[in-house]
Amino acid sequence: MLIVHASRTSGGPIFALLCISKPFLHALSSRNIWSQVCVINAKDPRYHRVKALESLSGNRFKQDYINGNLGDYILSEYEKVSEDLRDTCTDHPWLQMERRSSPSFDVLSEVLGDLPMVYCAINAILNPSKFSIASIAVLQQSSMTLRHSFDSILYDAKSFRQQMSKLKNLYTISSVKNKLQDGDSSYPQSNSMSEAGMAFDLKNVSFAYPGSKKKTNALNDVSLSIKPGALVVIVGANGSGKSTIIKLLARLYDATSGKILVDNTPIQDFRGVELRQAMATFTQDHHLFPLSLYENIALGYPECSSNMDLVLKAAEQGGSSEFIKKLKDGFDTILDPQNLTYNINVPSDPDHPLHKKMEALEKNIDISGGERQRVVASRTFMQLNSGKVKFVAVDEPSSALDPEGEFQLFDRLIAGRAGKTMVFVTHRFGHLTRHADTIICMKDGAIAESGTHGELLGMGGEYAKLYKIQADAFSSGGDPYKATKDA
Ligand SMILES: Nc1ncnc2c1ncn2[C@@H]1O[C@H](COP(=O)(O)OP(=O)(O)OP(=O)(O)O)[C@@H](O)[C@H]1O
Repeated sequence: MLIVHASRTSGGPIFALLCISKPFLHALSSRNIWSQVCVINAKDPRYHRVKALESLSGNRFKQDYINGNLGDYILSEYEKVSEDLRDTCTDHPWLQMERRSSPSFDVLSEVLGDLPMVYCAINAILNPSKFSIASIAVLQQSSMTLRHSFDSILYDAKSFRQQMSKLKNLYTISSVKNKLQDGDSSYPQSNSMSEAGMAFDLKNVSFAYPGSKKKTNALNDVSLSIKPGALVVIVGANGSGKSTIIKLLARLYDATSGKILVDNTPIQDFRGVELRQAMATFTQDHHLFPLSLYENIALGYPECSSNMDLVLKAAEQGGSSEFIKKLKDGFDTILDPQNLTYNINVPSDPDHPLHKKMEALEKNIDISGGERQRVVASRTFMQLNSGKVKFVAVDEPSSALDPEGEFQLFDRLIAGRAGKTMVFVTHRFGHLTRHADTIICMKDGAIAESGTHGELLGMGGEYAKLYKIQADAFSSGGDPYKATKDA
């Protein structure tokens, strides 16, 4: 309630000054509160989850998601959490603050709301004789009503915009189409040989990456046959085409020319979802999702994500269980949580309580590269434990593992070999190459040699050359730094 004592001469101008300065003071003070710190939903795990799933959905045709058929799971989880959040705004705090506290918007809103009062004040100055105290109450009432209507229109417009942006996200994400044509045969086929593992035949396969500006193909006229249940190791120099073979076997791409058969049927004839359910790929490119470590492992087999025993077993097999248990939040630990904070005008003093609050909110837990690889390995074991996998492709996943970790990983993978065809890509010649049924040695996008370890050594070609370089490094006479040391 505004109480005015107006004399005929001085009351008008004072009243006018009060009316005109009020909206500006109000706008300035509300702006100031907002300018201090803006931390929105940072503690709400649903906020983190919706943001994480939103970012994952956008990537659902990348290798990680395609391999484990994770796309549908991620999309359905995203829809669930979006529904749960309803109209809670999940935009970046910066956006929220911009929308909320545009000073010109605030001033406009206040001025429009007080317009009748300003009109009344001007009238009081120009025509003091016609100015009636009773009309103030009427005008004040109408000014408040006008301001409320104006505020509610703004609120509705803002909320409509938020809803539209959510709907847009949802529809854009679900309508992204897979570029690879899907077949209509189911996998495994009733008469297939898949009991022992997946069989592959590559016939004169050449491949160039889409949009690649290279003059040469990544693969040139490659023909090879992989029997069900075989242990195959692919070796070769950098860029020789090892990973490209794995990508074609997993149907991340289609060959540019030539044919790829799975169990004697063209790979394109199978339904992608069913085929990929039977394939586990474990590469150095795999990364962790911005979800809890538990969920990161469970995603190897989304249908059983609530089966804690299965997840703990996979963590043991992948070698991640020990370090995860030592973390403060254990399996609930989220790496890179989306704790979004935004501030302006926070005093520069690092001891200021607002600074400390921001730092605490932004603090993330991190794990080492080897530990990350162990979590990804655990996810692979979770998938292997589903009992549906018939083909395992392992592409140099152990670069950050210590020697013991690497040995255990390969040992456990090979221990679960029954009923699966396994293809390993490696630069290290160890017990893997010694025990392989077939070693394929790649050079410049083509198969240079293939055979067993003994056969290839006997040939004295590319494989023997690569093997000798590594073997010499361990024998006393072959110390590559010997010459330098002796000098
Ligand atoms: N996404 C891509 N786009 C274009 N060219 C690519 C792509 N990935 C690989 N290549 C090219 O294809 C060729 C074969 O690459 P590939 O990754 O299969 O080699 P690799 O033998 O696995 O190498 P490394 O031992 O370094 O992992 C290389 O010349 C590489 O530069």
